[in-house]
Amino acid sequence: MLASPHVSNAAYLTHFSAEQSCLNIERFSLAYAGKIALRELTLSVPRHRVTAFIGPSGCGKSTLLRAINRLHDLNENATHSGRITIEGEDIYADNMQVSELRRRIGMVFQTPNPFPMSIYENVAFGLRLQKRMSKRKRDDIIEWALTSAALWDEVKDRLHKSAWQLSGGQQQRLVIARTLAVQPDILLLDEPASALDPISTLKVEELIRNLKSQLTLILVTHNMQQAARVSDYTAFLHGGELIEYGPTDQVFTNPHLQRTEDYITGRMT
Ligand SMILES: Nc1ncnc2c1ncn2[C@@H]1O[C@H](COP(=O)(O)OP(=O)(O)OP(=O)(O)O)[C@@H](O)[C@H]1O
Repeated sequence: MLASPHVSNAAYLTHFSAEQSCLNIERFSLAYAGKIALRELTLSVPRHRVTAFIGPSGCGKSTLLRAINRLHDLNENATHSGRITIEGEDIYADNMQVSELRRRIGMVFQTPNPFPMSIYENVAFGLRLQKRMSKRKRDDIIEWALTSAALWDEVKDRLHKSAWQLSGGQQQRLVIARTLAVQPDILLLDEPASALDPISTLKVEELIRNLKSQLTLILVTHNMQQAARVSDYTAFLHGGELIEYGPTDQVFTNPHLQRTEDYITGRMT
């Protein structure tokens, strides 16, 4: 059953209580070389749900996803204000370790990017960075991660073969397994299926729906049908602002605002 959201003062901006949400974005703004890309975004992301960020090209979806993972840290031109918290902890606080943050918040990109090593070593990669672990335990986690990513049956007999021998769709599921192995709380997916064929896309979508029992997912997609198929909540961004945020069914079938309807129905690109 979906969490029943509180409705904020604006009926078209769903708000979740602290107990329901694991990630809170509070009046967050980001500019590149002084040019605003995100403006005063306030948004709470519910735990164990799939939340889709949709909106026209350049509206700031990827910028927001990258901000949640602190991927702008090395970009001197990117400046921000406001707060993003995970389970109440400010992700930009001085005492936040970025490597630990990225373990807790995993990210998967548009193009599958397995490392040039075996299937096994790809999934073991993050585990090897952690404290000493027996081979038995590591093997168990690798099997669990590959099973969770719906890939185990396809690769269990060739774990020590190069990851680059896998198809694009399998590579993307491998990257998801690699991310899951370090047991993140949140998984950020930036157009994870846009480089895949239709069958691989459906597998990744099914995987996303299944994974929410284990963690919280945020999906950036240009594909309206995909957002409608896999997400529980949808946030519509435009011009760096959050325009409408609510249960996916409602945003897609009965949006509050004309701008949302125009985008959903393809009248705005
Ligand atoms: N590294 C960067 N340096 C300068 N400007 C950037 C940078 N990255 C993005 N921008 C600008 O910030 C704005 C938001 O871009 P962003 O990539 O977040 O949008 P998006 O909604 O993800 O777009 P798309 O759907 O096309 O991927 C755009 O105007 C873009 O040109």
